[in-house]
Parts: sequence; structure tokens; C-alpha cells
Amino acid sequence: MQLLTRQCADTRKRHRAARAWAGSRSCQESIIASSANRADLLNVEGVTVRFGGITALDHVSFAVPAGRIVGLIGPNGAGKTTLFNCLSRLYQFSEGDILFEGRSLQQTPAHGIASLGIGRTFQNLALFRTMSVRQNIMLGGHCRTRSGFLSNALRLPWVGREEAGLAERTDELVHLLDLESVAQTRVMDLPFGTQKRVELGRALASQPKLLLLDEPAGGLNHEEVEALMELLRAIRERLQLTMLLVEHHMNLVMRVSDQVVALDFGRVIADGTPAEVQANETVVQAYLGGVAA
Ligand SMILES: Nc1ncnc2c1ncn2[C@@H]1O[C@H](COP(=O)(O)OP(=O)(O)OP(=O)(O)O)[C@@H](O)[C@H]1O
Repeated sequence: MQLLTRQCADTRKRHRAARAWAGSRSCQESIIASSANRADLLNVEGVTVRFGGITALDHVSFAVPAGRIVGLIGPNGAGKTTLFNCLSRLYQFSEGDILFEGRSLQQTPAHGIASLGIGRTFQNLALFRTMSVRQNIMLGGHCRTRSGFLSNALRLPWVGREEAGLAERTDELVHLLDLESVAQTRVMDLPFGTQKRVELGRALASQPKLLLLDEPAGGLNHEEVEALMELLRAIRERLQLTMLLVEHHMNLVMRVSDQVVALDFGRVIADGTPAEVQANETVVQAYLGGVAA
């Protein structure tokens, strides 16, 4: 908590540092090199999902090391959303396993995923449109609270402390995401780009170790995408988050990711640095329509 407070205090400095970091290719490479020995936060091991005769995921395996931003790309129908839904436990897989911090997710129900430390944003924003920005973000943090009907009704002392902590964390996120001027505004009255930032805040409020981002740049204009890129780097840096990012916006994926995994027809066709994946012929053929970037 104190750490986050300190982090919020130097937001501007952080943005300048993030810009400098983004411009330094050698810095990115050294981050990749230095994280090579880190433990994997997530291991997808031979995951297979079938819908009738369709194999949406075909023995998909890759690892997400702690602290990395991993981009998941692939043409329409490649299996990206299916994989996200497996990670969120919304879909069952018929073969393979998914390990989070070395522990299988097989026994974890969908409602237990957030308290385990996996947060998620949705393409179609999972927000309460008639509630304010602050209320939406605060609701995202409720999975981290212990209070229930009885403890709230009895106003037990720790309930008050918990609520105060949640309110403080919400304010810090409102600040971090530059939402202070609209904190009391109803979500439905905000432009789409701002709503996407609220969605990010809602997911961050659950204090995830792993953040799953489902097309965060979808529907954003050029300037908003640039700002999002800076924000994602800043969040990773300051909150020590690991991120898995499904995105069609190639420029964003290649610039923000440390590692890129490419899917096609439910199979992993490439897994490497953005430069390696961009130069991969199979990816070029499958995804980039034959035009090397
Ligand atoms: N619930 C479902 N029932 C039947 N088939 C499904 C279901 N969900 C996905 N599929 C099929 O699985 C395959 C992978 O779909 P998925 O949505 O995961 O791809 P995607 O890479 O996310 O595509 P897009 O980029 O268009 O969102 C597709 O052939 C799709 O039609």
C-alpha cells in the first residue's frame, strides 16, 4: 500500500522514465535477458479445446515468466479468446493443464480466479454503466475483502479497516489511471477510451499478479493507443505486474511486449521476442498476409 502511494506520487516522472525506456532497445533487450532465469508465473501445457468437430486449441504450450508482458497474436479464429476463457476457467479444456504459480487451475472455479491473483479485462467492458468511475473500480477490489453480510451488519472493527483500505487503494488507482476529474461521473457518460481505462482500473483493483488484457486497444484512436502503451509499461513497472495481452493492434503488441506468442488454427506457430516473431515466415504467411513488417 505504501509502495503504491509512493509510486503514485511521481506519476509524471514515471511517464518520462517510461518514454525513455521505450526508446531504448538495448534496455528492452537487457530486461529480457535479465528475466531469463525468473520463475514462470503461468504455464500453459498442451491445452486442447474442442467444440464439436472444431479444435479451437490444439496442444497449446507456452510459459509466461513473472514480470513480463506477453503478447498473444493470431488471425481471426486462431483461438486467442478460447485460451483466455480457459485461463479464466470459463471454458473447460479436454487435454493438458494450466499452472498458475506452479498450481493447476483445474480445480479452481471461475469465481475463484480473481482471488487467486488473475485479473482480466473484457473486449466488451464489464462495467456497471450507471455507477460512477470510482464505484466501478472499488467493486473490482471486493474479491479481496473478507467481510460478508453478517460481519457488515455487526459492523465488526476489521470491516471498517478493510473498507478504508479498499477506498484508499481505489483512490490510488483513480490517480494512477488519471481518472480523478471523472471519478464521480457515471461510466455511461464517458467516452469509450475513458471507459476502457475504468475497465483497466476495475481489473487492477483486484490486485492481480497476472493481468489478462483482451484487446485493450480495440476501438481506441491513435493518440489513445499511444497513451495506453505508456500506461501499460508504467503499470507493469510500478505494480510489478505480469501481463498477457490479446491484441490485433500489431504496433502496440510489438512495441509493448517482451515476448510474443503467435497462434494459428489453434496451434502455437511462433514464440519469441517481438523481432523474432515479426521475422518468422510462418507468422508472416499466417497473420501478416505475406507482408513482413
Ligand atoms: N463457444 C464456441 N462454440 C463453438 N465454436 C467456438 C466457440 N468459441 C470459439 N469457437 C471456435 O473456435 C475457434 C477459435 O475461436 P476464438 O474466438 O478463440 O478465436 P480468436 O483468435 O479469439 O478470434 P478473434 O480474433 O476473431 O476474436 C473458431 O473457429 C471459433 O469459431
